[in-house]
Amino acid sequence: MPIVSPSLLAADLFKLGDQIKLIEQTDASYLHVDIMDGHYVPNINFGDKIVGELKQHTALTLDCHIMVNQPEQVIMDVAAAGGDILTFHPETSAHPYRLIQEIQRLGKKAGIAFDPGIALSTYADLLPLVDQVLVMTVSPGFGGQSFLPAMVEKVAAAKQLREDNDYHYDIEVDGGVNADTGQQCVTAGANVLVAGSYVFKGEIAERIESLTRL
Ligand SMILES: O=C(CO)[C@@H](O)[C@H](O)COP(=O)(O)O
Ligand SMILES: [Co+2]
Repeated sequence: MPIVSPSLLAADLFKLGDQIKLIEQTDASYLHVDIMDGHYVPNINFGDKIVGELKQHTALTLDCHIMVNQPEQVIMDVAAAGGDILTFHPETSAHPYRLIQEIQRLGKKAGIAFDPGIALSTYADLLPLVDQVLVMTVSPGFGGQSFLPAMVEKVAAAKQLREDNDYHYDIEVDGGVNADTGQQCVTAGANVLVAGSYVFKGEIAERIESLTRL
């Protein structure tokens, strides 16, 4: 069963507590928290404060997607606040190798995210280390965009590389994921599905179930 990670970017912030309670009654086990700085991506939202609040109120795994330039301090703050998985875009860090090691030294899972325009081979030397590879299926920055079908091949390539080299990462997809596009990603090898608009702009439990049964 794929892991479903509902993206809070699409949640109704005035009903966040109730929406999280609904998610807790489903088979979704992650919550996806997008952290954006208005520089690496044009949008600004969320930070370590919301991660700390979430940690106090839910046992769901906090799957933090860090879209900020020079992410070292933000990542340390989000980890201290209770983030469980810290995924960043390697091009934002001067020393991504060291950053992965530092995240893991804290007992957290480290992930790297691939923008649609960046090949897996660009960060080939990071792949043996990481716990999660996030294949962006839209350009990062906004929810509600259309899935990029060309990224399905990248998911398949990430799976192949993992098999050929005995790597251990999960393969997560993020952007425009619904039951149809999610099926394509699972077939190609993804085992973590991030979904924002699809989950929150419909009946939450039903939408999640349609993804967990893929
Ligand atoms: O990281 C991002 C966007 O940059 C995502 O996590 C979005 O929040 C996904 O939203 P949908 O495409 O599922 O609406
Ligand atoms: Co995200």
